[in-house]
Amino acid sequence: MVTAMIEVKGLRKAFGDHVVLDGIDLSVPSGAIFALIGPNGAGKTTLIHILSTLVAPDSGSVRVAGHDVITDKEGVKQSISLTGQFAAVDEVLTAEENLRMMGRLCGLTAAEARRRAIELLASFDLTAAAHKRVKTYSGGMRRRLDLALSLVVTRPILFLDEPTTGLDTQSRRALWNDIRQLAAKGVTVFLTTQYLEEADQLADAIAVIAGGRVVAQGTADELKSRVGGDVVELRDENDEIIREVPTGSSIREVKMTIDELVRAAPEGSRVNIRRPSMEDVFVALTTKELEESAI
Ligand SMILES: Nc1ncnc2c1ncn2[C@@H]1O[C@H](COP(=O)(O)OP(=O)(O)OP(=O)(O)O)[C@@H](O)[C@H]1O
Repeated sequence: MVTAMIEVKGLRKAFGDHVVLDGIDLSVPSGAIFALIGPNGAGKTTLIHILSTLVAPDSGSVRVAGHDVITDKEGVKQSISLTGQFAAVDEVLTAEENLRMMGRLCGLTAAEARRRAIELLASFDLTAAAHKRVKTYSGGMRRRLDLALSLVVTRPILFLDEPTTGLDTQSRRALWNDIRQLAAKGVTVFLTTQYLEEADQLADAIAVIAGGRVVAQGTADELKSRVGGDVVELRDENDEIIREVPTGSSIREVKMTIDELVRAAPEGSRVNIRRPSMEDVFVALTTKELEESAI
């Protein structure tokens, strides 16, 4: 039986007269990697803050690891880790000292805390800087230490709010591997991201929020199928994209689209037919929602 680790029904939250979440329904199964995407200001951070008890909902039911976020805050807090929030980095200490201190705060023995610190420093590529004070770190190094701190002990649910923002490609991929390994061990990972490729590559399920609501939810493939059809790309002789036109997947529809493009195509150009990307899905779903809410 698949149990929901996160269950949200009819969640509403407003700040003054600004309604941010307007009836959110979500269900995240145990051990899943779940990605929440949406335009800037759609309420992703607000939702993570509600799920982790930092902000109270106005109405609706929100259960995390079976605990209600209003009546059983302690139960929720015992079940979760949250990047960058509970993991307060001490600037005067070194990375290793920060990690060992967090380990001790989480109940590890001195030897366990030291061992875990060494492991995490290695997996976040901080070993060389382990004994330098954090105030001398670059932004990316701080970010990696933040993440390492949230992983000192393993809790059933890990919330990551834009975990890879500011990381270079190599560190981003290393972090994806860490996340996959945690999920394989049964940890439920709930993340927000502005990188659509990240959601596509990493998540078992994706929810798109826009206009205060979940406008689509499913696997990356399911969301791509919802947009339907294929995309015809017109490329110039240097392989740069000139136009991208969404179309159906039947031969007839693709031919009609190509016929249309042929009229305006410069000499030497060529076409490429591809499945929709997460970016196409995102634009299609969020544009429709924003247009409808403007009516
Ligand atoms: N404490 C607060 N008081 C008033 N307004 C707030 C508060 N927190 C968030 N908001 C507003 O709620 C809206 C949603 O903010 P939120 O940070 O949740 O969005 P987001 O989807 O995480 O955005 P981004 O992608 O830019 O990080 C924004 O308009 C923001 O200004």
